Amino acid sequence: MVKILELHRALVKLLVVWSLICLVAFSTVEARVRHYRWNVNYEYKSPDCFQKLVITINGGTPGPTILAQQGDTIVVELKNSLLTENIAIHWHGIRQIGTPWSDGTEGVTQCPILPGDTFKYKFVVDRAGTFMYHGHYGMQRAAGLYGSIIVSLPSEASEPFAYDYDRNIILNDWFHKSTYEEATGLSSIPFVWIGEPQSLLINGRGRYNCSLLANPSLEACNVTNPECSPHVVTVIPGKTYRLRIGSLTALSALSFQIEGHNFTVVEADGHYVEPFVTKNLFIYSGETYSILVKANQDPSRNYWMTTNVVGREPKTPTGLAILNYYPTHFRKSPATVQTTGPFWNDTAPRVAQSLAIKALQSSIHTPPLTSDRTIVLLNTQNKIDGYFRWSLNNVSFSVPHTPYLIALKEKLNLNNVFDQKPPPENYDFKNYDIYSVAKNTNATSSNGLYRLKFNSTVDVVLQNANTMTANNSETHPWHLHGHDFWVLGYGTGKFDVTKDVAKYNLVNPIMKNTVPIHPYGWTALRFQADNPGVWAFHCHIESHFYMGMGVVFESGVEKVGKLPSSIMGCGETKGFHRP
Ligand SMILES: O=C1O[C@H]([C@@H](O)CO)C(O)=C1O
Repeated sequence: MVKILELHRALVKLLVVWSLICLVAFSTVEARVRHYRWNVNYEYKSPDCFQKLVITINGGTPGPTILAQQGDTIVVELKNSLLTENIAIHWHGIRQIGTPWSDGTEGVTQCPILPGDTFKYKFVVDRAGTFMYHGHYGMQRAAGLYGSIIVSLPSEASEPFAYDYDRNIILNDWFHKSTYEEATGLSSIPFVWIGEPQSLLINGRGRYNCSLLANPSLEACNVTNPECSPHVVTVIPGKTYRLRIGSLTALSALSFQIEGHNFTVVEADGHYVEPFVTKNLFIYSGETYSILVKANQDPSRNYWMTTNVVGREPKTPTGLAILNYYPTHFRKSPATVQTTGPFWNDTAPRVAQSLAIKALQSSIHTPPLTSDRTIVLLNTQNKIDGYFRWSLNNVSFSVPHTPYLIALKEKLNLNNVFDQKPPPENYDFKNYDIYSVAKNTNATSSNGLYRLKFNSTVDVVLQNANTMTANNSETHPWHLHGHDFWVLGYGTGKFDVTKDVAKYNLVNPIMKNTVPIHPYGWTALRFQADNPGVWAFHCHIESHFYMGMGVVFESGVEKVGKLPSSIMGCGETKGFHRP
């Protein structure tokens, strides 16, 4: 009896200790600091069956998904284990309010992380939604350095739509050349273009036809390699799935479709969309969408999820993944032909989708009705000293060696850091013919900066034009760091301030962080310069930014808090000691 009592007492003690452990563990969740340790490396991988060197995080590409709740603090301790290469990682769509030094933009907000170094990114995910992260140094993103960030609502809040399960899908295009070969070609005379991708990846998996190789026996290319078996999303019949889809392509605009299923678009770049039903989702590099798909088709078979290149003449096979209906075997290939997307050169449905994306009625955040300043940016392809470049108002961007954020905040000698002449706010509207190859294709290069009055409202009109090839105008996805902007309008031809401003949507514009300009078209945005820092705004096509297609905005830098010394160490910041 005594023994039983002792045992009982011991059990009660154990229970109390266990409850205390649980309480401590629970309160750590409440503290909401999500700690990640990442090791970045080069490894041989075969994402599309062709083996090449890729950049991995903890052994994978895409890297680990960051799962968090609104308001959480994310800490990523990143060890650069690349032998001879620097790194910086950008948290795409996270505004970095109060932590502009964690934006991860090499040359703008930080010095690159040296090989062997460990760098700590620390920031708050202030808004729920679907976001991404990726390399922002040279062309590293295209080497495989990317992944997803999923931020859920606070526990007490609920989404304005119903679904049973959540899955994320990240789309990418894949090139067999190394990013060094690509970058060298882009900055050489004669110019060597990167060409079209060899394959399209869905969650890091694609399929290259190895027999297309000049010498298949000399290459490590194997279509039975499990690393390149298609990604599978298993669904339970009758359930509704929220697919969070992001694109981090280096070049391609994509369409995405699910054989036999229509779906409803409900979120774009972390903002609720007035729902609309479609069978093709067009997605540009840097964008994210949530779509709702109901598993309401014949459950005795599987269905293809497909992605195709649009906007450029496709030379890349369709990217494939499998929508697997439980309990059908997940490797059972769908018997039907793959769904093909719309014609690659049919711009109309893409413009129609852009126009269809409006803020959800119940969550409209209306923009200020007027702006304090309008910057018109003419997007052109040019030459500088015979090198191919892209320019805005004839000025091609070059990344400075000393990050602006440090130079401005610490009042370094700015003349040594970036060009002091501000870039132009407009182009020669009267005389420039956007439909022809420019008469004079020469541009100049600068790393001058647009300095925006803190808290002012800024309009940016992105104006597309003909490239240096006759009858050609490309699609460019533009991404703004540190802010979301309202998308006020899209149009075809030349933006005319006297007519087009009156047509702006000031009622229910969607807020986004990435938006396309369509061929020969314009896109108008408005944002509030209310986030102290220095922020890049650029074309999200990796090679286009590398070739100068970007600008930088500064606003309220004097309000930025104490910079961590870990972001310093390059250019003029070398040996800098705070007085
Ligand atoms: O920057 C680019 O260069 C090529 C082409 O214009 C010249 O080869 C292309 O398609 C781009 O987008």
